[in-house]
Amino acid sequence: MVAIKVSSLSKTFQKGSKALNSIDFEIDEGEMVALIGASGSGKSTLIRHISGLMKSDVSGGEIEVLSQSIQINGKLSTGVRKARSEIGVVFQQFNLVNRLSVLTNVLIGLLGQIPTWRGTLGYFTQEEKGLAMQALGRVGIDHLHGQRSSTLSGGQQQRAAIARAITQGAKVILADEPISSLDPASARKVMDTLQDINKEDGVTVLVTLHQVDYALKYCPRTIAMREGEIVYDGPSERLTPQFLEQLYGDASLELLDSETQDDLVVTSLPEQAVA
Ligand SMILES: Nc1ncnc2c1ncn2[C@@H]1O[C@H](COP(=O)(O)OP(=O)(O)OP(=O)(O)O)[C@@H](O)[C@H]1O
Repeated sequence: MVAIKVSSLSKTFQKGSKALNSIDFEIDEGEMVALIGASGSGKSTLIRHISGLMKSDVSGGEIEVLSQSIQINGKLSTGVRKARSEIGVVFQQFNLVNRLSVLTNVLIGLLGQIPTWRGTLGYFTQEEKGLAMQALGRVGIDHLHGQRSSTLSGGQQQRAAIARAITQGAKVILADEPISSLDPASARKVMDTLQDINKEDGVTVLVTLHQVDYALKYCPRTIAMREGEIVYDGPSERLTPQFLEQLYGDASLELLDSETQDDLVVTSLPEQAVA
């Protein structure tokens, strides 16, 4: 079954800049796909459209998630609330309500499924709390359940956001630059967690990444964007530094980690220049 279907999606912001230009792709259930591109290429805009947080141009195409319509030609579909209940979104930051405990933040994943009065009063059953604790255990931070969210490190906050998506029962996770402000060790933990949920539970993951090395390590498929268009959609392993240079020119350096950049500079210098 197709998990995410994007057809002829276009978005023009007010000053006339086209952030998305007739984007088409499909992602099957159970895939883990990287979305890469230099800054400003349209990755976040695309994620916001798929999650129904932003509307496309009028006659700007169509998006379906798990065969449920999210939006058509700039109008959110009537079933978008139900469709959203199956989509977990993890942002780069501002994922959690700082003044609430980690456990309560994770329980927020249930808000779409319980009566409004219970959500408003913050009344959750023991069974629901058990589910949330299990999810926190899954991402390795159950010992932090009672802490205020503001006290967590960046990587722990991302893992709490993933636990919220697990508790929500999300079948699709959209993660928008979940590791871009993290040190390498924390970034690996977050990516390991996403990979675990993808492999063990079959959850479809679309993750935007700034650097291609994480795409190579974790995602069999990469969609690469440039100036609002898809310039590559295929196996991540084909994204060698040389191929990235063909796709992006000088901007490709932004997508490579510093070690790979150094290698490239050395190998591309004339012999006599490498004294
Ligand atoms: N709310 C907005 N109003 C006007 N222009 C916007 C808005 N949001 C994004 N844009 C523009 O749309 C284009 C795509 O932006 P977007 O944030 O999607 O890129 P990105 O690939 O996610 O970049 P980054 O990696 O830096 O987050 C950019 O030119 C940006 O300036």
